[in-house]
Amino acid sequence: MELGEFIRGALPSFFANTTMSSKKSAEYGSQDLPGGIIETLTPILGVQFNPLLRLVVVLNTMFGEYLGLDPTYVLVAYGCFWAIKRVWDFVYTNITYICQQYFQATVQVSSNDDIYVHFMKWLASQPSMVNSRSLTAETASKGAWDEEEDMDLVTTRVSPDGSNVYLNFSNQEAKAEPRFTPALGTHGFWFKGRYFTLHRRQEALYDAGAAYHGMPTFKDKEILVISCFGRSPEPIKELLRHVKAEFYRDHQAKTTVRRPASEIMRRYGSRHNWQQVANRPVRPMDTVVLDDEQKIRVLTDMNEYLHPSTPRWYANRGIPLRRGYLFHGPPGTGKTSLSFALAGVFGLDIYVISLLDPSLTEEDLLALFNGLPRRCVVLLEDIDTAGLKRNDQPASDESSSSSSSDDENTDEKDDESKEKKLKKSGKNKSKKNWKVSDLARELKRHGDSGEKKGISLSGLLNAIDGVASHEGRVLIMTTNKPEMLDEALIRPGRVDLQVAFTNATQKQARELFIRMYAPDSNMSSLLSHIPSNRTSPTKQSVVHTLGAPPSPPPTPPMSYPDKPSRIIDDSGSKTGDEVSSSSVPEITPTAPRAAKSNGTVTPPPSESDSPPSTPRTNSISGAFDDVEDEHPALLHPDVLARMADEFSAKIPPGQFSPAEVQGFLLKRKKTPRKALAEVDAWVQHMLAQKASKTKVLQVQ
Ligand SMILES: Nc1ncnc2c1ncn2[C@@H]1O[C@H](COP(=O)(O)OP(=O)(O)OP(=O)(O)O)[C@@H](O)[C@H]1O
Repeated sequence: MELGEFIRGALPSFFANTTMSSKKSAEYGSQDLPGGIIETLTPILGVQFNPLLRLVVVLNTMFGEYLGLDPTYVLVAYGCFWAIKRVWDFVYTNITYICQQYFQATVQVSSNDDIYVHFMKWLASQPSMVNSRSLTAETASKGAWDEEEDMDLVTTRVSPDGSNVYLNFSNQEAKAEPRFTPALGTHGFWFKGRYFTLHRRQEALYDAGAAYHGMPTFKDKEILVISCFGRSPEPIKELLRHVKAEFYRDHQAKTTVRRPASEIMRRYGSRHNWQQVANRPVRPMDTVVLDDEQKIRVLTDMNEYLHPSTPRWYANRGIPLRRGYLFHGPPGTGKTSLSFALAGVFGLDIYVISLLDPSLTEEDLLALFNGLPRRCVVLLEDIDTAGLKRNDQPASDESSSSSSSDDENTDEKDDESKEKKLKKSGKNKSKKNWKVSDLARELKRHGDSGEKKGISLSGLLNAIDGVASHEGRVLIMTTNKPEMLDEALIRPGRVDLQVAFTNATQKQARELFIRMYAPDSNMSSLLSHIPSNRTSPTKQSVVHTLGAPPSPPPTPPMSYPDKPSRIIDDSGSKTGDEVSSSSVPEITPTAPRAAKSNGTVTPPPSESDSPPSTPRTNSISGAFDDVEDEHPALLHPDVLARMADEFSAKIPPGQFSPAEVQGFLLKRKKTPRKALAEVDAWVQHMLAQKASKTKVLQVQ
């Protein structure tokens, strides 16, 4: 169909007259279309004398003949539409403005604020928003502790010999859904029966204070304008309260860990100073195996400090509102674990600062401390390694704290002695014979000298309790070598309570054993089943009143999918109680077994290595078959308690850190009898290895 016919068909009545007139015009010849606008204007415009206008007239006539109508009418119609639209835009803008001024409430949210993050997450979960026609897609990243929403994301692969099935996550990124949020512009949505509009806009701001390498820097800042009809902003406030509550709903059983953001991000200040690095499940306090007295002391002290009436009490007495703790002891004894458990008990976020971070200046440290929320735990780990020194002291540790001049002096001395040695050996090179490595060393020497950053002791003390320092936080410092710390750092007022951690006692070893093998649901009853581990009622009640967080949802007991299991008593005979099977597949690494068949690894014989009682299958459940007879979930509590006693008796007190004992058990996490059988050999090897100061483990 021709274009002209199409238009005539689409608008028959409108073009009826014009078609007629154009037919007439054809009769009159192409130069003078009667009634045509151009023709009417021809004498006025003086077309005869202007070649360009004549060309326009000719083209107009040609198109008119082709379309069968006068094109100037189309232009006039377009002009009318344009004018109407302008008028409409003007009216709409003014009506909107008047509505916004007098009939709408509005709240603005800046992207610098946490509410922005809360709101965007909420919007992304709203079906009406996700189905909007104008969206921004973002890659949604998941943390290690985020629930796996869809088991379909996890595929499995059969091992080459067909004996095992392994989980495979290679496709998970490809299968993960992007997150969709409303694009820049205006959107509408409903919340609790009320209509809201959201206007999302972006501004590029010149960031004068953040010139990077002399280059001017711009930063994008977004503004969300949330509006609703009515003169009260209450519905929007309610919406924002809801959004915030939703955001923190799944945070209740989690501890958020934050670290200083990158140097570039820190320049934007406020919430950009800190970045969330993890949101992990709360560590229950009872998973930290520590002397009960010590635990209760710290818990009670912190509870008192965090009480809402405490700030007034401190203010009335002119005491700065700060509390500091020093956790000291050998590596792997639970200092960090206790810090996390404390944060979990009180529902606080943890802010971890490493003083070894080379990009961290004293100003940064102050800004970081000032950017802390009202209540939180600040964790300064391994404070002894930070090389803190007084400004008037010579550096003790070259690697971490020596001044630039010290560096140069040392380097020069080194160079001199090297030169002497070279002269002696007759291998001294002339300057002309310098190699690239010499040049690199020189450059390093000069580069190091000028730009060495770092935190001095006074810088840290300023941040901790200087005039501008943040009040209300809980500071926890951990160290392996308390004797290396400056007295000023741990004086009362900076450190109010010291907690000593030691290598594992036999009681701790027993508790670690129980914790490793008790089914999750039975854990508390099993621990109280052992008389020597039972917490006294008074202590229990203290901890209870401290408001320990709800324990995370119980995970299903470890069981064998696809077939019922039975509890096994001490003698190994099965009782009649069946343990419900779980549909969630689990994998037990079976590499040692495969290796054993090759004759390469010969693990010590143990009663657990009984042959599989059921034929192997190409299913995930098949991977469990070889541990069926001693799966910890099936052990009777009395049996487990006796095994724990036996195990702890074999651990020499004070020789191994809880981390070492835990590491040993973890490698046998589903085979308690095997752990019991192998612990003697492990202890012997570990003692010998510690005596010889070797780092390479022969037995693990
Ligand atoms: N007292 C303990 N109770 C329970 N688990 C412990 C204990 N001590 C150590 N662990 C375990 O050992 C591992 C290391 O513990 P953690 O990081 O708390 O030790 P640390 O004292 O902070 O070590 P470092 O001084 O090297 O930082 C963790 O997996 C933790 O669960």
